[in-house]
Amino acid sequence: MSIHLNAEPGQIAETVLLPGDPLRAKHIAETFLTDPVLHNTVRGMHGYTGTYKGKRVSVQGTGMGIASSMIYVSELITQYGCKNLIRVGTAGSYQADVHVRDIVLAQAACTDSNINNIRFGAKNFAPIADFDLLMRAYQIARERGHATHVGNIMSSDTFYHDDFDQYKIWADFGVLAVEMEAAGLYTLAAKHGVKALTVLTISDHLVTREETTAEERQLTFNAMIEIALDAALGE
Ligand SMILES: O=P(O)(O)O[C@H]1O[C@H](CO)[C@@H](O)[C@H]1O
Ligand SMILES: O=c1cc[nH]c(=O)[nH]1
Repeated sequence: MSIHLNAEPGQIAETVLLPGDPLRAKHIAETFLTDPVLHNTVRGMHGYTGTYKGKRVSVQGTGMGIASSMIYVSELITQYGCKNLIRVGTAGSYQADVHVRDIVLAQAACTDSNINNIRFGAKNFAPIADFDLLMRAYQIARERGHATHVGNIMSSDTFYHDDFDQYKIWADFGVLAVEMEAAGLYTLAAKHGVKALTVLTISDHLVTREETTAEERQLTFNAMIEIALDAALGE
């Protein structure tokens, strides 16, 4: 047990999918895992462990933002020995040609969070995905015919900016989309020598202002889950 997870030692698999939304964790467990067992109830941040194509896998909600998600990622790595951590989340598109419901594989993650300024001072650390996971996820997504983009994303501490157009600073440098956790995940993976990837589905669009519903965000977007599971388990 750790401070924020009440799973027993050994109850969480080495491979963990990480949605922000604990209800998406429940949906993933009920839809994709065989014999899922609820391994965490602390704070209602549901986590489940079961099997997928015969291999043990867990799914753990992380909450929204780098601060919340780094608590879960830290405990999963240091207290439960997790080694493959794949975030499955929603994101807002920064680019006209990255459409709602497209898949984005986060090769790297910029951030406006202070986490790495605290660590590295005036020097910059570049949080990046594990290359093997990224390559497998890309191949799987392309084979399945999903519209898929690979590149840089933004992990922001702020969902509602005072200046809506501030995203253009990042868009002008080719950043594909915004979410709120990947830079923290990639930084912790690097620190602890484990593998991490972020697979995103575009849920809304900052250029066109198109949106999806909360129900769609919670219950659909299954393509990214299957890409993440198959990439993580080496299918
Ligand atoms: O869909 P999830 O995984 O929660 O991810 C995105 O959605 C939340 C904001 O609505 C943030 O957590 C952001 O990163
Ligand atoms: O962080 C996020 C997630 C989805 N959509 C956004 O605009 N921002």
